[in-house]
Amino acid sequence: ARLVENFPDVNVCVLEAGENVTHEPDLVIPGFAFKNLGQPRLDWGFMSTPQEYAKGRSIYIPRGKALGGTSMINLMTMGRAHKHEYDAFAALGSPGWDWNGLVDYFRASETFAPSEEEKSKLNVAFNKTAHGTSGPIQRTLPQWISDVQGPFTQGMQSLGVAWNNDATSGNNVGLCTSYHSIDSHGARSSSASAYYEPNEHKANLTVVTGARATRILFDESKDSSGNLVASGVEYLKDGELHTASAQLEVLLCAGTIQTPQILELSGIGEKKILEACGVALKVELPGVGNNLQDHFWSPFVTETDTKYESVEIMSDPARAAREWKIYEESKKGMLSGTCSTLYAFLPKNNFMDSVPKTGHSSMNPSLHAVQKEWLAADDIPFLEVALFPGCLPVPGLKPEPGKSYCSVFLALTHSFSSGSIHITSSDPLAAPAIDYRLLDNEVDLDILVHAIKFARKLGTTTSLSSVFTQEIVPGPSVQTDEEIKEFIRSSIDTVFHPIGTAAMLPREKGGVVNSSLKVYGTSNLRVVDASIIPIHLSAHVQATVYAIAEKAAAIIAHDHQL
Ligand SMILES: Cc1cc2nc3c(=O)[nH]c(=O)nc-3n(C[C@H](O)[C@H](O)[C@H](O)COP(=O)(O)OP(=O)(O)OC[C@H]3O[C@@H](n4cnc5c(N)ncnc54)[C@H](O)[C@@H]3O)c2cc1C
Repeated sequence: ARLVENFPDVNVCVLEAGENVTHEPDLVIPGFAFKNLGQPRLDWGFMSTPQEYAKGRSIYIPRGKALGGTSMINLMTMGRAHKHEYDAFAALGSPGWDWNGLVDYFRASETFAPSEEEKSKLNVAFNKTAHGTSGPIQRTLPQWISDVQGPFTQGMQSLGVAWNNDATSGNNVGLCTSYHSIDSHGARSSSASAYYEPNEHKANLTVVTGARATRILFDESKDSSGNLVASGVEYLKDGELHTASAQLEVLLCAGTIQTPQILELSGIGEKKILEACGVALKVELPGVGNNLQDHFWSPFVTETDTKYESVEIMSDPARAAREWKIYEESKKGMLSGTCSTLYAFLPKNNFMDSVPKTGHSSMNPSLHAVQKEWLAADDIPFLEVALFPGCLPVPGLKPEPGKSYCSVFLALTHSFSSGSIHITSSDPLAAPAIDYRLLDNEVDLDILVHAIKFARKLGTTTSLSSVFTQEIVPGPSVQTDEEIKEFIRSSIDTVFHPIGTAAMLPREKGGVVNSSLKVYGTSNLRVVDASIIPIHLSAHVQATVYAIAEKAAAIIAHDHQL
């Protein structure tokens, strides 16, 4: 979109496998967000391979299939990690990608202009230099707050977790209100509504929906430095193969799962993987598809005093109708958001009394070393603790009518397991094999055991002990560390934030793209999506992906002297 609007002489063609669903009510109305998951029309619905250390379970991995990608089906939280985590991008070999090199792009991507009344109600204040006031994505504060939020805040504070009134200015440590990609009219602000729509009628933009890219095409001859030159993209539409030619560049933005798949189908990847699938090797790049990282969560669910309403009340038709009326008339109420409005990011000293040993790790050694340092640090969060005023989805658990629930969402922000995504055949329509190697490092279990214990302690604080009336999950029968570990192995799940499979790292460290996001061994093929993030962040990912895309547009303009 930035190239289209800033450079009328540059023609941009977007190939998107999904359709344009930008204004469908279930996608626009924030309170309906959960309805879209698992619908094949909107969600690729990947499954991982059976995870050995998680009871052999296959993990469901939703991914948006639509113009706007996963920003059409995500849960709209807009967070940023600690500035030191972005600084690691640069320290790992990508100059210009530290916090200072990214903050202008975070700003460029968003409009964030809460009123004085909202700020004072939610106890927030903002460092203006870190926030945008005229960018495409609309970021707002929650319009509905659960009654449990007050006692939960006090409970967290009594355990030493400080309130952070400006958690997206480079220091995300502590408890804060969540921010969302929702506009002031209560509608989802997605990359389709915010970036595509203002440019949709521009003469230099062509968008082909229902177009599934099958491989990148290259010129027969290489450039003078021996690099492949991308000449276009082959794609399937309505059962027929087509070609889109590229004169300047090909930008691969298929996300963490399909970007490595398309690279491998195009002959870029590890020799033995491509050979096994009968794909001719064009660039030997063993990093492709490796370094898969994600955030993983375990549930803590309690029954609450019924004077505290939980989201389950929406199953009462009369109450749902009332909420609908509130939303229609004022864009407030439970449908104006996802009901998750408060979270905390905790470094080790907030929830662990000692630093667990990291042991052997499947991680890239350079990244492992960074994470080990972070685990011992006082400022890098390893745990997200979020309040959800309702029963989180736990297999086998069905909320009972008439009861109220509250959950504490406990997510590991820096897992020490590192997985992979690879093709298993040359068929572009076959899903790749996705192996998280979930919990292959005991340290992740140790951290999550501390997390469950923290949630239990939180439930016994003076402010929450009369709110949380009975622990349902893990439940009273789960007491010893080994029992808690068993519970985690049975219940751990993804937070839907996969990254890293086309990592921006030096080639010798397993990198796939350089700091200009160019794929090694090519002259004009770049990757611009979450797959380039080399090491995971203590933040939900979308705000960072928008900043990456903004920076990519600036790099491309600079490289071509546009
Ligand atoms: C259920 C869910 C909830 C989430 N909630 C949050 C949240 O609250 N906050 C947050 O920050 N993040 C959240 N995320 C994560 C966040 O939305 C993603 O990290 C982010 O959107 C990734 O952007 P991307 O550009 O890398 O990939 P995507 O947005 O996934 O874009 C990839 C695009 O490529 C298309 N594509 C793939 N293969 C092909 C092909 N072969 N041919 C043509 N097109 C193709 C896809 O259809 C898609 O449109 C959530 C994710 C999910 C699934």
